[in-house]
Amino acid sequence: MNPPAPSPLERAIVARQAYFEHGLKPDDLIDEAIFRSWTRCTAADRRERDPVEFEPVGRAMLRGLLERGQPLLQAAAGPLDKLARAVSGAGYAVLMTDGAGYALSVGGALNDRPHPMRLAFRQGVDLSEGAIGTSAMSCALSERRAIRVFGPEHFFSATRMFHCAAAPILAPDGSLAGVVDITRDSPRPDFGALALVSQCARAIERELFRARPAAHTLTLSWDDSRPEDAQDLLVALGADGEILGMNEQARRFLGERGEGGDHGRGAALHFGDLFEGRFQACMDALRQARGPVPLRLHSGLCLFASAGGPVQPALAAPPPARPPAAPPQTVLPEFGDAGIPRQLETALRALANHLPVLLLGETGSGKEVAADCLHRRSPRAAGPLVALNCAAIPETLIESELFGHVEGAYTGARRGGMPGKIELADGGSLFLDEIGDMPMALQARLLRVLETRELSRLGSTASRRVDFQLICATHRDLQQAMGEGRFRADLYYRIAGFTVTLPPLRERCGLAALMEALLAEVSAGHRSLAPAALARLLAHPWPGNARELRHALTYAHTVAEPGRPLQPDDFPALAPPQAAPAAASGLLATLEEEAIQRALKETSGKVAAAARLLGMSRATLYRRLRGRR
Ligand SMILES: Nc1ncnc2c1ncn2[C@@H]1O[C@H](COP(=O)(O)OP(=O)(O)OP(=O)(O)O)[C@@H](O)[C@H]1O
Repeated sequence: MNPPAPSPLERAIVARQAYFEHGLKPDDLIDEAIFRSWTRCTAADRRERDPVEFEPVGRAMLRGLLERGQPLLQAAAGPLDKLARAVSGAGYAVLMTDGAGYALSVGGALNDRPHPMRLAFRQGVDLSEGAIGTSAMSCALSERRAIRVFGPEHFFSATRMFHCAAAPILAPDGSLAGVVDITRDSPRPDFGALALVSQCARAIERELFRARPAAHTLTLSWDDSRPEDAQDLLVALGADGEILGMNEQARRFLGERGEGGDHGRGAALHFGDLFEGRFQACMDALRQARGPVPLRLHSGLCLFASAGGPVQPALAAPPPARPPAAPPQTVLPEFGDAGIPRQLETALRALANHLPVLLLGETGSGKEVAADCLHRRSPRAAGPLVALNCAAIPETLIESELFGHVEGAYTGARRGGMPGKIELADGGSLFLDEIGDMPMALQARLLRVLETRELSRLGSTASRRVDFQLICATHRDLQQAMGEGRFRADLYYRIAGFTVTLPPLRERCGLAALMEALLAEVSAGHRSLAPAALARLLAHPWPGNARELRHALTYAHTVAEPGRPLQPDDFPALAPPQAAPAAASGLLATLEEEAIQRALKETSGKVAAAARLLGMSRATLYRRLRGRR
């Protein structure tokens, strides 16, 4: 008798041994997509034992992500709810990311899950391959198809407890809108998991399709008795028969002919380009008929069309959807220094006059908060705020993140290509945080975009116009960087139309007001500061600035008994002023440099592994290494 076939889990374990221990390609043992992802992770200098950080983006960026993701979140609400009900009993958590891999929505069986799952399943966590390595989410993003990834198939040991299935969600224009995923920590058989996430993704796509502006939506089927069949060929038409969009199934079914419409790949398609007969005659027939009406393609195939939405009497298509307006922000937050709001008001006038704004200030001084305020009060508030932290991603990835790429641009490029941050900021604001850490080669490319307002994705010569307002920030001394040849002077003048300097907390003259305002925020207005505690806080030098202050207040509010004013003892971490130097300097800097050298040597120059040894994040180590040049 033949031995029983190995389970997917057993195959994954053998595949992992073949690749990670012997460097072999594990043919037929795992999905090719997983192997491709492993290869990309290895090429990016990642190691299976590297730590994985499930860090959510900052509040300002999260707000931007949610605002931009609003149409997707609306379309997905119903289907995700149903999916959660179907899979929670089997221990699955449910997640939806946007097209870049940031978690937008989480649900399902989460409360009783172990710690790493609760950390990973939070809004704003970056779940792309660059952040967490191989996973069903990241493979669905890069391959644009549904996929399952079992524990040992994950690249990093730290994510091997996850067993997940994910499917891409495609927008009506064929672009990647997001990914829906279910994950659990039990390796039990997962029959049906892939089918369920795929069906949920299709349902979300249908909702997205319905929400898009169109005068008519046609559902096409080969079966006249079941027009709403699972095939789901959907075509959106304008009032005069112009084809405004198709879902992925229709695009595949209609082949090359379906590549047109609003995809910008050619002239707009018309009803008559695909179907025989007159458009108005078809609409009249649909209005009069009780059921589906036959529709013949030029290829001779006959399908049945029914109205996927109301067939309206020749309505003009509504104007294209704009991103939802960000809530207007009329009052600036408290900064603890009257000079800051004054500078921000002038910066707003600069932005309104198309001048870029540069925010300077130490780490944690509130540059991102200021960028968010500027965007939300600027004339571009209705557009997106797109942020890129130039210090937090490896040099090799910044170019693609910023400019985007087309399919096949490089090994590991995403199928279908990917828009860069500049393109995503079209109509809104681009926030380049830590611009002082941008590599020189990219500074030249960025300068060109700022001068021409045109950009081409990596691997493409086609250029497109982009229209955004620019806000940059850095904690570095750009004058010094220019003097040392690390920052281009011509770029500096392009980004510093108006400069806002956020003083460190120790130099702000209304610090008590900031402390009260922040405490009111973290405690939802339920706490006050005893005078002695305020005195203790005012005496502290706050080397970590507002970030440190927020942490201290949050900690104190959490540990103190509810209701009573906070006392000095509630702030045990506040060291006496002289014990907290503002930055590593002198002997400290030398010791740190030696530790970095040693860690890099021990790990043969592997930055991620060295960062782990040093107990700092990769972003911090990259920042330190760049700072040495
Ligand atoms: N005026 C403020 N009101 C409320 N919170 C603030 C304020 N300024 C800063 N914070 C808080 O302090 C933290 C750090 O702020 P932010 O990220 O804007 O600083 P940053 O200067 O951009 O830091 P980095 O240089 O490290 O990126 C955040 O949690 C932010 O919410």
